[in-house]
Amino acid sequence: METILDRIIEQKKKEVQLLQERTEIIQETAYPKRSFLEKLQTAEELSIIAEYKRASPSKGLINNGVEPEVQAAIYEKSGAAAISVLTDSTFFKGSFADLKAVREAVNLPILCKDFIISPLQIDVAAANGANIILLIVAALEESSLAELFHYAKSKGLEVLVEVHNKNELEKALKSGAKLIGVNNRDLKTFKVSLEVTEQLASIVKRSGAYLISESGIHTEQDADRVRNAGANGILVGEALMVSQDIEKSFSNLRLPLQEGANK
Ligand SMILES: O=C(O)c1ccccc1NCC(=O)[C@H](O)[C@H](O)COP(=O)(O)O
Repeated sequence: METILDRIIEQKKKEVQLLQERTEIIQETAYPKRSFLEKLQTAEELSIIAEYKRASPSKGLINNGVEPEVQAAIYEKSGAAAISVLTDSTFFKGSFADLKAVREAVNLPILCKDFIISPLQIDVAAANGANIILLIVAALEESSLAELFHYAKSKGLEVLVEVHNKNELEKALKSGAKLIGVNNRDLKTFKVSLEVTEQLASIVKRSGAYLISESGIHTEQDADRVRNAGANGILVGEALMVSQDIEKSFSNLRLPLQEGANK
């Protein structure tokens, strides 16, 4: 059965083909480096990667009424450690213009949240101000994962490698990833379960990589649960995009890290 990820990757192949025909649109801009990994090393609390997310396949329209630079500035003021911007347009209504607007509005590391299958997309992410890119193990052959990982690093970017299960996690660690995102959302059923983070956390921690728990985190109890499993950070989209009081939402999620979580 075709999954949403299969559909997204089919669309990305078309976009990459167009990019190959129009590489002149990629304008190299020298944005200074902002390191999320360095922040994690000295963090005393659960690091929040706050996401700008207009819409999604699982929820449809979430919030298309707030400008990216405005939302990002509130995230920064409220204590975000980094900001994630969904740049896919077909399924998430995002864009690289959103990424650039956020990069220029705040001083935090910026994650380009897209479905990367080609080095050209990494060039576009860097040219629009990304500091971190996402590589999704479920979307890539092992050889492509390694190639894209090294290409991103050679451009001075950090890489969040996303996994959904133990098999994917083993591939991620083999690639040399130091930043692992465990996605709690099943991309076949859209069911979200924080148990996914709990099941994989000990393997991530033993490897010495930092653990980011992604998706389905709404409340202090959710943050507490993944923090107790060993997460160094959380990636939160919908809960912040629909929040009526973003500062309050942050204060609920900003929990002290467990002793030794980033050693
Ligand atoms: O969010 C979706 O519906 C989705 C569907 C298919 C592939 C990826 C998807 N989301 C991307 C993400 O990983 C989330 O935006 C991110 O982890 C934040 O999740 P949430 O806090 O649940 O909005």
